[in-house]
Amino acid sequence: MSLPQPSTDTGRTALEALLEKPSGLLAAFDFDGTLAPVVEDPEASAPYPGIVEQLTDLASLVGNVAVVTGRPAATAVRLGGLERVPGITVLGHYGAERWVDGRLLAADPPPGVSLVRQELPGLLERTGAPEGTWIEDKGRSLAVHTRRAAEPEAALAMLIPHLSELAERADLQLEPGRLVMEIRPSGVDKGEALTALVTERQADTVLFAGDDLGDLPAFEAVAQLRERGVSGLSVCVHSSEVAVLSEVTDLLVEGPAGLSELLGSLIGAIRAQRS
Ligand SMILES: O=P(O)(O)OC[C@H]1O[C@H](O[C@H]2O[C@H](CO)[C@@H](O)[C@H](O)[C@H]2O)[C@H](O)[C@@H](O)[C@@H]1O
Repeated sequence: MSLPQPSTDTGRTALEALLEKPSGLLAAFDFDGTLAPVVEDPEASAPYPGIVEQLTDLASLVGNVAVVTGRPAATAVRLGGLERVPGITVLGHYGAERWVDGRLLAADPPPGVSLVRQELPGLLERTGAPEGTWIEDKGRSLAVHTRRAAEPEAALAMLIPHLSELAERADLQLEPGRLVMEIRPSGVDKGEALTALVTERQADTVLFAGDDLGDLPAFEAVAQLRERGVSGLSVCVHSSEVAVLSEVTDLLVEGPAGLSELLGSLIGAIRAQRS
């Protein structure tokens, strides 16, 4: 299988750099929509068939493999069976949590999260949120999902001003996603989380793949890291739900299936380079 070529010079440079020195690569992936196809029920989310085995192969060939997700780290590990990937680092809640080797490091959530937990059900009732709208309590944050509503985009648009007002009162921030709006603590995002990990692991090349608006800071971090001499390859895992990412990334693949194809050819190319 031939290796897809990035559409940018910077992406092509990064691909050459990672093939030349795989041990210097930190490869990081978003979870939902990237490693796992989007489904109606977040608890039913599962990795694309074979992709965790590919992460395992990759982990034996490159410096570092990581997952950077808006999910609690332990949830991503459980749903993804990520403990099967030797040495993987899972950064949860946009970087507020870190899971390595079965150990979870997480700070306590700020008090505003309890206020949101108390007020959110009443808010949905008062504002007439359509049937199918529901709350995912992630412990450190709460997310309002509308994928199951008859008109999911309209339901979300109607709720945004009300959620925004509550987030402000609770001293928290809104995080938009695919038919979801999360109220979460500020102070960290996937870009800062990725930059810190690249720095800590002294990676000289970084690959980040993501599908959603919450991944934008990580794509921006890849661009900024280039200015510090770290080659970067950003991969848009495309869906019809999020259009903007293809404009700021080096390589586009179609959904988790496309990412799996890319990983297969990347693993093949690294192995071929070694032999
Ligand atoms: O950072 P991620 O790993 O991409 O997590 C982002 C959000 O993913 C989940 O919601 C999304 O996936 C669900 C399951 O496929 C889908 O039903 C939902 O519509 C999507 O928005 C998760 O439930 C959220 O908490 C995460 O923030």
